[in-house]
Amino acid sequence: MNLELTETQTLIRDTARKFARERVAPQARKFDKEELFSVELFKELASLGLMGVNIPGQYGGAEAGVVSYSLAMMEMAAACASTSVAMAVTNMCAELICKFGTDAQREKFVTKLTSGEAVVGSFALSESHAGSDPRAMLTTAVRRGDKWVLNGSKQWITSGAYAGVMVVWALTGGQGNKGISAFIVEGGTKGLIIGKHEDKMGLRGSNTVSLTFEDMEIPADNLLGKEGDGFKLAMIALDGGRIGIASQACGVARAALEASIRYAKDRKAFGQPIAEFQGLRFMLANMSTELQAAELLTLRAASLKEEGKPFTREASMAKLFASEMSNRAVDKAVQIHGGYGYIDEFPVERYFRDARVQTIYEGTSEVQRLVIARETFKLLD
Ligand SMILES: CC(C)(COP(=O)(O)OP(=O)(O)OC[C@H]1O[C@@H](n2cnc3c(N)ncnc32)[C@H](O)[C@@H]1OP(=O)(O)O)[C@@H](O)C(=O)NCCC(=O)NCCSC(=O)C1=CCCCC1
Repeated sequence: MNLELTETQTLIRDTARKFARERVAPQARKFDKEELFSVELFKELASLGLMGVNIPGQYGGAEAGVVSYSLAMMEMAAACASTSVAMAVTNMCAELICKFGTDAQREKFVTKLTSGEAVVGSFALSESHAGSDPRAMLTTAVRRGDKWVLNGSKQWITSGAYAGVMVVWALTGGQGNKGISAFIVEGGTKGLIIGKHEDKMGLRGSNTVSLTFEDMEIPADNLLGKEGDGFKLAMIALDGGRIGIASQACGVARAALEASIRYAKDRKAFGQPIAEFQGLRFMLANMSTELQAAELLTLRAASLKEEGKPFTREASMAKLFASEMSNRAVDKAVQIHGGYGYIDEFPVERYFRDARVQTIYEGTSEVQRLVIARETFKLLD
């Protein structure tokens, strides 16, 4: 892995950083407080190439690779984790359709995602009783003439109320991984019912809803990949998605560290800035060291993916370590801020709530350990 950034990677990181600091960060508190989703902001992100960082230019992407994507995610998450998760899912859906779609699907749907026409993308895999174990899903898709007819419900769907393009998984061949297929569904399709908006602990600027499909008809051409390949497609998408969430975790942890340093230099106790106390300096030293370890794991997984090498294990390692590190970092940030860390006057209270889901979504820490163990054992087979 090359530790020096290329010109393209530097450009994408700096573009994302500028936009995140100037346009996103000033609104992050409002997004959180008012549970606001800004359609306009996502269109602006698309205009900068950030909704398809690793997508070929032919389909409206920035064609800048996975490392650039990870760096852009870190910048966006440091400003607003809610914005970064919608950006992550859009990039994830665009990549999945780009990799497994037909030319016509790429032309139609990937371009909609990268251009902002779709506003954002959604990844509809989980169901109320099928989170860690997606094979247990119950949603069905039945072929009728030149249509697929979907029935069932999905839960915890990020950006579900706003997505112009979604990837939805359903059973086409009975229970189990070989019976699952993936479909492209457009927002506003008849029979698609947007359900309950979840009142979440964190990421409150991110829209999370349930989706119900009631005899929802989609064109037969909207099958993504081959019938029965859906489970594998989901696992492949999640391998890449986990690099996005690891990057998000690094971004939030960096924001928590920087806020803590600023506060510690300013706040005085016992006649001196609290930054002078060794107990506090040790906390900051640990946060800084762990953050760098997580960034390196994340960029290594991104770099392997970019080089077309196996990266399943490394993506899970990055997601596991970065999300747990991020939770330790935001916890320490609240501690360093004392009483001010527990109220919304300082942003660490929001970081604390936003980080919590990172060890849960896109595969819990326990699922990451299963994947890491499985892939590590394979190395010795
Ligand atoms: C790892 C896992 C816990 C267990 O897998 P099982 O044991 O059921 O599957 P197993 O027996 O290991 O395998 C089946 C087939 O599948 C292939 N394959 C597996 N991984 C991969 C892979 N990485 N690449 C390619 N193929 C893969 C495997 O080879 C096998 O194929 P075969 O039948 O032999 O032909 C898996 O279920 C998982 O991961 N859950 C977490 C879901 C989870 O993470 N949601 C998250 C929902 S989305 C979400 O949370 C979001 C949040 C924010 C926004 C976006 C979405």
